[in-house]
Amino acid sequence: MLNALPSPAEPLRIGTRGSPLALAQAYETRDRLAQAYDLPHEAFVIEVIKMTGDMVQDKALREIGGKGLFTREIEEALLDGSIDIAVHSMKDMPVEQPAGLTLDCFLPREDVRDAFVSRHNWSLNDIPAGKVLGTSSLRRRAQILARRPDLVVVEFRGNVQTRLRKLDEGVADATFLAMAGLNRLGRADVPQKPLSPAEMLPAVAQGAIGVERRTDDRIVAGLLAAIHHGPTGTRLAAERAFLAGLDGSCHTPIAGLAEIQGDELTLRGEILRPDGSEVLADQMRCAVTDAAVIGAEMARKMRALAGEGFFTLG
Ligand SMILES: NCc1[nH]cc(CCC(=O)O)c1CC(=O)O
Repeated sequence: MLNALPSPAEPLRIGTRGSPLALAQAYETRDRLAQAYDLPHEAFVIEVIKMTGDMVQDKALREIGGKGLFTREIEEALLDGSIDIAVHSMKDMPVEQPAGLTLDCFLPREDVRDAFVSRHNWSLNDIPAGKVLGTSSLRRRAQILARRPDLVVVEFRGNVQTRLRKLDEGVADATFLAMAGLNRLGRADVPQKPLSPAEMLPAVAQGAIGVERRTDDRIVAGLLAAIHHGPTGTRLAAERAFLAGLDGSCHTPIAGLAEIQGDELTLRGEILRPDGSEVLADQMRCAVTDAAVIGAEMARKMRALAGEGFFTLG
């Protein structure tokens, strides 16, 4: 544990997964901390933590543990003191953290939208019937089937680079990628058609980076306060309360996005049948101070509207 500001002699250890996107997020966190405290890069070390989710490539994620799978090893490293902070894509984070860990530092959010990426730079509207769309996301699968039931959806695992390669190889004709991932990886070269939230509501917390720490680590808590972005935290509070209230099982496709206008927050939420045959959508407004309350409220409304069958049937 650090006893003071990090330094080259006693650097802050930043834990991350090893994918190019995860590394980009860790570097962004390091750079923001270095700038906030006027520290050299040598005052930080990036520790890459191998994860079960990265090693098992031949199964659908939900078969081997779903949400939480990418975070378990990294959180163990945090708890056993081998790293000081852990950098995460908030989209992949469970709504609750293990005892002893706190997640209350969020960097300014990137573009929240999904992009449609296809071989001939088709759009979602003009891609011909029968073409194959690759995705491993239940939400994207359900959303695309709701809108284009004439497309074929196949399982498509792997990091952003792998999925782009599979497109080139013709394993699929199209896929969805988060704009945030493309931007953080500097992949403006990829032909991409961003979809507005009205066209395709993104995943809860899409585009947001969170920094986790040990709850009792006062030094690190103080350090992180300087890079925390309040509005992102408020938006995530609404979206994650919505997810938590739905008991976000990884089998129910869920989308949610909160946006802030002045003192007001607007939350949009959506749940879908996995085959896209039914979509329930809602929108609510509240004061920014009630972000978490409105998320829970929307989840309650939607559960009542959907009935239990919605969550158990395919
Ligand atoms: N599930 C993988 C994942 N987790 C976060 C991102 C993108 C970055 C973000 O949303 O913050 C991605 C890739 C993708 O969905 O294209």
